[in-house]
Amino acid sequence: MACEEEGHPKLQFPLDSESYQIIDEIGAGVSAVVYKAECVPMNSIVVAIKAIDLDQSKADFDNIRRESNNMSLLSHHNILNAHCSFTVDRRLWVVMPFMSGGSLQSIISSSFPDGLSEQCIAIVLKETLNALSYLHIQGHLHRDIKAGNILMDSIGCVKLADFGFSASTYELSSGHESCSSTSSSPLVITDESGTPYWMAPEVIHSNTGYSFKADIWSFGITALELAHGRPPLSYLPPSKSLIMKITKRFTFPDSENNSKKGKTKNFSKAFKDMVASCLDQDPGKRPSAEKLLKHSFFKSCKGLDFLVEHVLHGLPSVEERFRVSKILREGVDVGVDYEDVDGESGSQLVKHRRISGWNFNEDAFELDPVFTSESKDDPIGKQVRFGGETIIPVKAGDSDGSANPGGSNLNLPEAESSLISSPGGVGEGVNDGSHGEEESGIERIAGNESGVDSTFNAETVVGYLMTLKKSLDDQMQKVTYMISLLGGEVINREDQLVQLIEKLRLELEHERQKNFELEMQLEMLRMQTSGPSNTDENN
Ligand SMILES: Nc1ncnc2c1ncn2[C@@H]1O[C@H](COP(=O)(O)OP(=O)(O)OP(=O)(O)O)[C@@H](O)[C@H]1O
Repeated sequence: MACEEEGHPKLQFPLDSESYQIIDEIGAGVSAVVYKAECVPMNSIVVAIKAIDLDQSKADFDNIRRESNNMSLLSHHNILNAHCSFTVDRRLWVVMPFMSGGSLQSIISSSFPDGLSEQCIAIVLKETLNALSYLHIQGHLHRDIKAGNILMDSIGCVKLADFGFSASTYELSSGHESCSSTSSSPLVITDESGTPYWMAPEVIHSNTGYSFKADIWSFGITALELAHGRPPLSYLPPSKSLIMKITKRFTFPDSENNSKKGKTKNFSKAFKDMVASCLDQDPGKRPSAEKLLKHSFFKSCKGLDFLVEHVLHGLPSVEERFRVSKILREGVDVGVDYEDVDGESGSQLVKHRRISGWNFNEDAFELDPVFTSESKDDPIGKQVRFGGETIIPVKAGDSDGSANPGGSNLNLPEAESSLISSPGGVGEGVNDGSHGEEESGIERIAGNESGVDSTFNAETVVGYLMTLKKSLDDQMQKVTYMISLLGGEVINREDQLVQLIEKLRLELEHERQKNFELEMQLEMLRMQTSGPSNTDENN
């Protein structure tokens, strides 16, 4: 099984929308919709068309066009080249080969919610690295490496797609932006410069410019995404998380820690090491794509057949997956009310905390936020400082904070995080470290009440629990709605009781009926037995 080789003769695709027959919608991005279509004049060959709304997209149209022209000159079997592009009203249509497996993001979200196996990840990442290495050697950055931009076809070929945000380093260095990691003229980061969760810290802070190594960071995040089924911090809303990561407050709900705690998959040392090298805070220490390809993690990589068997086999079609995901998106928005969380009005459920960045936690195989500790008026900050050792354990070896210049490197267990995220600062204040390790979060609250924590307040806890209950009720409603949308039936407790009462009533009715009949029969018998004597008497 082999993917299409470089140097394949290019076909001339028509540049008018009438030549294409839309078959189905197969994806939707931030400002684009992706269709499966047929190119009628070309033997109805199946293609994918990405229709980018130029009014919604903040990307500069000339840049996109220039970039797609540049990219059409690239040729590599792991890079998805567009067949052609043209405008249709206020949309840019990018016609490209149809990759029947769709993106790795759509594959994991539909069929591998907890991530792919390490063997499959190795194959996907190796193929992606081939593309990245080629791009970098050609002097291009991709700038939007993520599972959503890695596509697979029916024979397991993996291709890196979507150069909408990528930029030629040559163009940048000769233009107004800089790519040099040492440049003094910073790259201006806008919402279209990649996707926040996958962005390297130096790109977010934008004070050192964008280099090839930022693609390597995103590659490391993509590895985590394939391993866990989602990128780190993905419970935060994408655009807001970017802002929050830089200047504002970061929220740390329990769910993230619970999921971390509950299912810890075992990953090999080689895999962890490879990802850790990509997620080094210092871009200069991250390996190049070429060097990464030589990493031991990729040594005994299996062939594409393995992907076909273990990923594509039995997978619903890309259009089917999109249909389901659309229903789910429209039906429910279960989880945090982001507006509330972010808004100054504030949610009752979470406490906000400032972060200065994040560190890769090799044990948890996750990114851990690095909380700032300088904010003196921040009660939670106080908690970190005062209770750092007991309430919030610092990663082994980091207890002096030396390995963690931005603040404490936190890996919050379930109970602790629920204390931190409670309103009114449950568990705030000084913890003198006298509580045993076996104590639960609740016990700690009780312990704090006995003198250590003067801020403990039962009313606050009740308030917190009430808010939590309300949130659970809301989620219950949304899930019920979603199930009914999908044709399922959910019977709530009240209806269940009504049904039970009705059943009992019917049973009672039935019993009464039976009793009545028996009584009637008895009466008849009585009449029969007493009948003759009566007759005799009458006679
Ligand atoms: N060439 C293609 N062949 C098959 N499916 C595709 C193709 N291009 C995109 N898709 C499908 O469409 C979905 C959306 O693609 P798109 O590039 O808009 O998404 P995205 O990269 O996740 O979003 P964005 O780039 O806007 O953040 C993909 O997840 C993929 O499943």
